[in-house]
Amino acid sequence: MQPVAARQSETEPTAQPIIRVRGLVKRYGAVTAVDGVDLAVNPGEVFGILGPNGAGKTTTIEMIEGLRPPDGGSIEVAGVDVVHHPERIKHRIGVQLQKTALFEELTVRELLGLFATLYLTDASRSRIDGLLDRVSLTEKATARVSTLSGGQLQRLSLAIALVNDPDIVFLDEPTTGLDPAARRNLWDIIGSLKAEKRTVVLTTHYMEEAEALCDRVAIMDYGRVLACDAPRRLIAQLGPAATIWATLDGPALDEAALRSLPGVTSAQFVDGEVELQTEDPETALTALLQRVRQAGGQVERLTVTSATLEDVFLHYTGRRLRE
Ligand SMILES: Nc1ncnc2c1ncn2[C@@H]1O[C@H](COP(=O)(O)OP(=O)(O)OP(=O)(O)O)[C@@H](O)[C@H]1O
Repeated sequence: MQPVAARQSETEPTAQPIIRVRGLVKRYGAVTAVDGVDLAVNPGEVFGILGPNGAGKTTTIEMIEGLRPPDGGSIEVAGVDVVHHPERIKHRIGVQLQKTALFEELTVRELLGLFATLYLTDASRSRIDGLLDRVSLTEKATARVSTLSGGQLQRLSLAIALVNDPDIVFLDEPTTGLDPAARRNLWDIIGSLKAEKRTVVLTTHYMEEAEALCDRVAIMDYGRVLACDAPRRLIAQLGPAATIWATLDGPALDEAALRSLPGVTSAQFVDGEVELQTEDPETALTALLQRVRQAGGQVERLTVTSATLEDVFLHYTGRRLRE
């Protein structure tokens, strides 16, 4: 399937954007990592940049943060021209880098205090303890950074991103490598940032994370934004698409027979299970049950799942996001 051009009108937010990026370009030698990106982020929204490894998410977010100079385009954050004055935005933003090198021999409280001092912000014990509390690290305040788990390290780097009380928080793949419980924990903290009306920009390659957290997502691939909208609107644009999973008992049906069923757009066997794609789940389901019965078999197990952002990604790129 050919990628479909982004529907530009839907990338336009309603409020005055707090971040406005136009025609952003970044090249590394022969590689164009970011290839003409336009984005607009509303104040107070959680905005996701969703895409596979190498899509250009980190490069894009780091240019918006003023950490990497672009080769072309304009970036405005909270009224500041970040391309020409990256230093002017530092006090307004909090940045959680993808790979933060932390001083492992310091304790958790010492490290937070150090960053607070670097920002010339309030480094009092009560403030640092408040930050520790909000990322659930109070019990680890005196532990050395080197002893923290992956989830605890991610929460500590988030606390560091919040040390200057920023209006805009950038999180680069905040939950990569975390187990489900640690991921949920981080989702809750991100939810609390939104409740405080901070703007959050995050990158992720987890579609369920984008669906759960983000008011709007930009889907990126090969350095371009392919679509940008609220997750449910992107999904709704696909129509009533669904996937039917069935385990059949009895005489085998081949893929061609399944593919010819009314309402079915594609059919395959995956580990002995039938996977049908459909734009019309009701028709496809009825046809499947009839066909199996006619053949003298029966359906043992049946699951119908509606479209997700994964299907949106597949629609725009012809590929699956999952690695
Ligand atoms: N400093 C660099 N020097 C050379 N090439 C780079 C550099 N940083 C990124 N790239 C290349 O630019 C492209 C986009 O990389 P980027 O890290 O922005 O993608 P990403 O979507 O954030 O991926 P990931 O999820 O793996 O971090 C990739 O092809 C990458 O190899």
